[in-house]
Formats: sequence, C-alpha cells, structure tokens
Amino acid sequence: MDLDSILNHVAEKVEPHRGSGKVANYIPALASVDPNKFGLAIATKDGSCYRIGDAQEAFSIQSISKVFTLSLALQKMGDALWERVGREPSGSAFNSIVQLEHEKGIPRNPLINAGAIVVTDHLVENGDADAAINTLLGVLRDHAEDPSIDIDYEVAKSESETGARNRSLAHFMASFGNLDNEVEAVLSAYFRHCALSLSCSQLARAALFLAFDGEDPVTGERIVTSQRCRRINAVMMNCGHYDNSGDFAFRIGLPGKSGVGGGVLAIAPGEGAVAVWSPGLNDAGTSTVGAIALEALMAETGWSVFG
Ligand SMILES: NC(=O)CC[C@H](N)C(=O)O
Repeated sequence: MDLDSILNHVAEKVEPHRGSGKVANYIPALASVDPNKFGLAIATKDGSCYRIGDAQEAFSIQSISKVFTLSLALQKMGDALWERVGREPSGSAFNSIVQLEHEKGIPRNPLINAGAIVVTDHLVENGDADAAINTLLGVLRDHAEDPSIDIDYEVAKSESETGARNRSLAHFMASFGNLDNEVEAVLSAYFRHCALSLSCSQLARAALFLAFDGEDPVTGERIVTSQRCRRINAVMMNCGHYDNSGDFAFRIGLPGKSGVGGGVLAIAPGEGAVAVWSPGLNDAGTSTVGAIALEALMAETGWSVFG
C-alpha cells in the first residue's frame, strides 16, 4: 500500500481518540493550544513528504530539540561529552532531580532536562547564549531546507518565568562542577531551543539524516558519522520518552523523542523520519494520540526495528 493510503488509515484509527490526554500547563504559553490538533508527516529518502491533518502548522517542539542539541554537541566535542552526561534510561520524570545527588551531578542521559542542560552548556561558548542559539537555528534551517524556522519567543519567555525546576537542576549540577557557564546563560539558551517552533513537515525533514546513517539522503551532506548516528538513535530508543520509553519501544519499536508540546519524532532507519503532533499528553509527557498514530503506522508499514 502507498504511504498516502496508509496515512488515511492512520487518521481513521486516530479519529475516535482526538483530543484525549492532557495539554501541558506548567508552561502557561502551552496551555492554550487546541487539544484537537493532529498532524503527521513522513519525510523519505528522495525528499518526498507525506502528510496528513495539521502537519503544516508550527508547534512548540520542546524536548525534541534535545536530539538536535545532542547531535551538535557531539559534532563539536566528540565522545568527551559522555564524561559529563550518561546514556542510561532514567526511569523517572523528565524534570526529576532525585538521581542527580546520588550520581554526583552527572545526569543519566542527554534527553532528560538535566542532561540536556549539560549538553546546552557545551554549545554555549564564553557565556554567549545568543551565538549558540544562532548556530542551532542555522543548522535546523539547513537540515530542513527552510530558512523560515524560528523560535516562539513568547513560549521561551513563559518557560523562563516558570522555570524554577530547571533552575534548580542547573544550580545543583553547577554545585558538582558540571556546568562551565553561568546557570542563567545556559538556561537562556535551553529555554529558547525548547521553544523552537516547527511543523511536522519541517521536523521530519530536519531529522531525516538520522534515518540514513547520519547523511542527508537528499543533499548528500554528512551530518554525523554513521557510528554516532546509531548511538543517537540508541539513546532515543532507551531514553526518548523518560519513564515511558519502555512502553514506547514495546508499542512502536522505533527510536523516538517526545516533547511536552505534544510532538513526537520517530526514526525509521532506512525508511524515513516521522513527526506527529497532538497536544494531549499521557502522565509521562508523551502525546497520547501521537503514540496511537505511530502504533497504527507501524502496524501498516512494519517499520519497527524489531521487525
Ligand atoms: N519533556 C519536555 O518537553 C520538557 C521540556 C520543557 N521545556 C522543560 O524544560 O520542562
């Protein structure tokens, strides 16, 4: 069956569930998003994009940005990054602080908030958060071949104003010497990259290199080495949905990353990149309808890495 017909089936499966889950409200600017939104886009090897629903509408990608910051930090400093952040699943909430004391300020993995803050610290040079964000924006625009990609500054401001938990995580890690820059400089970059606003189409296109061994199959540009690409995917598989990662692997079987804006990115190696958006979340912060849609997509395509 062709992908357009498959997407129509997926939409039918999703329909009775539209609006389910709970829209994130701990970042006030996210609370007003319409819970009935649903979009899905698949970017494939030849640069085609298959889409359905609200796939062209930009949303706050939130923690999905952590995949791109990880990739950039690995490009910049190589495996030395792993001395400052682990690669084990956390089994706890995305903003949990409990393991940090036990593990002496080294976060479990780069996809929970604490780990992503450490990764962002490595992108900020000499306290210059603006330069770090400009580099990241340039990279995303390049990957997606779309210069219009931008940050939603209202969301970034809202997140900063209510960012006590992330400030706690950052100060706590700083007390263990695991931040090079001032906490506020790091968080200023962190809040902005979480507030990146992309549509499903843009997101799937930007992440396409992860499905093709680290090389963009459309432009031929090598973005990360194939070994690094495999490793980023491994971290996504184990850690991309916090304490929901096991369930996501069980149901969908693809490396993925969710964000509290309701987006989910899933990488189907050798096939393409899938981005889905529906704002209602489960208790762990993964899109309820997004996971249902991906499950339906796997049933029809057999793209799970487990066969
Ligand atoms: N899981 C998420 O998407 C969390 C990201 C959000 N910006 C935060 O720091 O809390």
